[in-house]
Amino acid sequence: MAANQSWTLVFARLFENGVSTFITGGPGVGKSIFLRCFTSFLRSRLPQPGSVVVAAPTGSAAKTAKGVTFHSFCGFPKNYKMQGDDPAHEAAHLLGQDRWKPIARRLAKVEVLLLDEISMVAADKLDVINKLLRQSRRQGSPPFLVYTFGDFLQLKPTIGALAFTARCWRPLFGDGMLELTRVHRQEQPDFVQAIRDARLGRCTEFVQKHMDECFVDDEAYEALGCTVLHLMPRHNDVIAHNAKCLLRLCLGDRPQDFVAVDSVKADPNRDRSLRDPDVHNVSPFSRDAAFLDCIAPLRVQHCCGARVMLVCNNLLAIGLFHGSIGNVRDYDCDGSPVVRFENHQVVAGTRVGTHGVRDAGVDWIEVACTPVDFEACFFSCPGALAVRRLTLTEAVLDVGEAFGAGMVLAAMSRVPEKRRMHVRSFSGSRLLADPEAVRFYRMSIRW
Ligand SMILES: Nc1ncnc2c1ncn2[C@@H]1O[C@H](COP(=O)(O)OP(=O)(O)OP(=O)(O)O)[C@@H](O)[C@H]1O
Repeated sequence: MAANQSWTLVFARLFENGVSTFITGGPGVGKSIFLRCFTSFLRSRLPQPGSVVVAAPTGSAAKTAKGVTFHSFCGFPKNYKMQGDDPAHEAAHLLGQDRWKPIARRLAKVEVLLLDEISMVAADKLDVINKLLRQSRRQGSPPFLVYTFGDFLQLKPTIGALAFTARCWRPLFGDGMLELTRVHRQEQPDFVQAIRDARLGRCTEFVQKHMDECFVDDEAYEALGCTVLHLMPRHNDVIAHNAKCLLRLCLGDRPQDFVAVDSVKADPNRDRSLRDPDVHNVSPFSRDAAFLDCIAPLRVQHCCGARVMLVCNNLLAIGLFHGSIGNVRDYDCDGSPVVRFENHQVVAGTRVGTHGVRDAGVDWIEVACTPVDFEACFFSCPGALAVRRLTLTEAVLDVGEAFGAGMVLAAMSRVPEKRRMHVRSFSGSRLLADPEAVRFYRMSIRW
């Protein structure tokens, strides 16, 4: 696409318009590719360091977009919640703190912010980001531009309202919206139509026919059960099936338990104007209480051959992040599992011996991890969150219990070919679209 002249013209027009724009479209229309190519174009026009920033709501989305999380870019601490309901006050309060001084300098340089996965950014956060950018600007600086990318009919933020309800949405974007309509991930016309209908929460004859054609009975499922990645909505079902697959992989022996050893360290984002905490004096009770809402499990089981998903961001320096999927190849003599990550773009400067790297090839890397850096992952995370933005070669859909808007759509749109999609369960009544998002698109695009 970068070599395609017509795209360069689209980018030039979009940029020269000088209007903040929302770039949208259903699954597989090329939003991520557009974002990547548009970023290169913008960086060629605005070469000053820090002037073009790509941000996303999650680590995996940020990695896919080759950007940073908006939390780290804006300096939001972990589990950040707004103190009041006025975003201007909130931004002024944050920027008034000592620790925000370097962050404000970084924000002041931004001429263009590209924000990916906007459907997962809560409206109040978008309002604060907008005010932080505005209030950090030096007098006389040209106004900044924001390009948001995403599809409000896919997954929503876990907490908070959809971003188009933000106070800043209309002032920023007005009618600035670009809809990509040609689906590239799938080519089969009936599959494309089924995804289009599913996006609107309609269980049409295309959707039902597609699901019926891809349905796998018990006999066919035997061969897929523990080999093909499953997409399913409920965490308990994910855990139960992972346990079943592990047991099978261990030939019926109980897989080994690995228990997390928790430790305490000072928050790198703490307020530096306060006295440094004494990390050696934190009681085990306070430490355990702090871990109560931690999503990483205390005890994990795995064995050689197990497919695992990283649940930490300790390995960002070598390009691995929360959500990276690999296979346990072996165990070191000290019990550290060596995990191989395929289709991995090796980060420049990666050296064998640093960050636990054991070996690497053109598109793979083997890393000795700590035993609890990951969890077994024969199945995806609930709500298909872990596979957002990915194209999967093959998947089993077990979505009969889907409960949220966009869940079935997120699962059924990942696989390019019908024959690679295997439906274990599906219920038309669970095919949900967010009514507010449907209304938003109806009014914006006049479908
Ligand atoms: N202009 C294009 N020409 C050919 N193939 C494309 C084009 N744009 C995207 N693709 C291919 O289509 C697939 C989906 O693209 P992409 O991930 O960018 O879509 P998306 O809109 O971000 O999807 P989703 O919302 O589901 O994450 C990828 O395999 C990509 O290589």
